[in-house]
Amino acid sequence: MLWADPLPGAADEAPVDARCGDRVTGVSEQSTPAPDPAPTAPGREPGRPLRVAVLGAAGRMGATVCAAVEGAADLELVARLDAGDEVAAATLGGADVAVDFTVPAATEANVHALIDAGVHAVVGTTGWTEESRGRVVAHLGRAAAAGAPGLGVLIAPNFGLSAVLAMTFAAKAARYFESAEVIELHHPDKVDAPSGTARHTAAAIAAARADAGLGTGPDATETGWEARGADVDGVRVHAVRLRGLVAHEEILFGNTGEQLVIRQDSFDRVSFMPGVLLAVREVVGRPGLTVGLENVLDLA
Ligand SMILES: NC(=O)C1=CN([C@@H]2O[C@H](COP(=O)(O)OP(=O)(O)OC[C@H]3O[C@@H](n4cnc5c(N)ncnc54)[C@H](OP(=O)(O)O)[C@@H]3O)[C@@H](O)[C@H]2O)C=CC1
Ligand SMILES: O=C(O)C1=N[C@H](C(=O)O)C[C@H](O)C1
Repeated sequence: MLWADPLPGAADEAPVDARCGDRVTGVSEQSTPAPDPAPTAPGREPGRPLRVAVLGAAGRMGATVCAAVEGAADLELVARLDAGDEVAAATLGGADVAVDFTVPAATEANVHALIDAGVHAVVGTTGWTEESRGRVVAHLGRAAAAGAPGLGVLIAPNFGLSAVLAMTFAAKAARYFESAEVIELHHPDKVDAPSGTARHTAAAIAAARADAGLGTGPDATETGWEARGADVDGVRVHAVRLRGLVAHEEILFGNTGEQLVIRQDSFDRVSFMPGVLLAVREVVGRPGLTVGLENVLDLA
């Protein structure tokens, strides 16, 4: 399995993310060989590029994904959709896979529309719950029963390798410490808190602690609960919003006399692109719902 696409080498003029003015680097492969094409996509002739549509294409992530797809020799960008555009076979440009980086209020409806259109989905947008994921599983089941087998939906709260590894390490460490708290730090234009990554991290910590017979960590707080962060399955999560940041997470574990800190930093949205492209190539061979890139990376 290929993690990152080969680095560009020949990309003198990197594309610009129109929304934030950042240079988009490390996502082109114009001068390098293409990775093997993904093996299966319903109706796809062998050897042709995977056709990709991007939902939220004018946004910070969507624009970066468009540049990454355009720079990948085995992928073809066939549609850029944004707010106000209908998501349907007629607007998706014959896409095999659609990538959704929109807003929590829109993402579930987008995924149902993609299933109806027979298009695989890779989703980075936050806001998913057990209930909304359950509705997607049920819809995929109905689509398969109606003769559209093999459709895949991959939802990942974070496509950055450092974040996926940090979440994996945190889940492994969780059972060995009395206390665990999560701090997520983001750019101030983010609309949701706590981050999807922090929720996923805290839920995994809580599950590992429960498996080990541990309850919530010690906490003598009697007043000022609002200063103790959000409660995600009994794990406290703190959200910082600061100009200059992109996406960062710190997971703190404590025992008497010792501390473990796991920290990851995405300094640039380019850090999410290898994971997004990997998901695009993998989802066509993964029917059903997959939650978390750790499953594709065999880290689960
Ligand atoms: N999984 C991961 O690795 C990552 C996930 N994210 C998540 O991705 C999401 C997007 O983040 P970001 O790019 O920073 O946000 P932006 O606000 O920059 O982009 C969202 C885009 O989606 C558009 N949009 C809104 N509604 C719809 C709709 N119904 N259909 C299509 N497009 C729509 C918005 O348009 P308008 O502005 O006009 O409303 C905007 O252009 C967030 O949930 C964020 O948390 C972000 C980074 C990494
Ligand atoms: O909004 C963002 O920027 C990010 N959102 C995702 C989240 O909420 O976890 C992923 C990453 O943290 C960046």
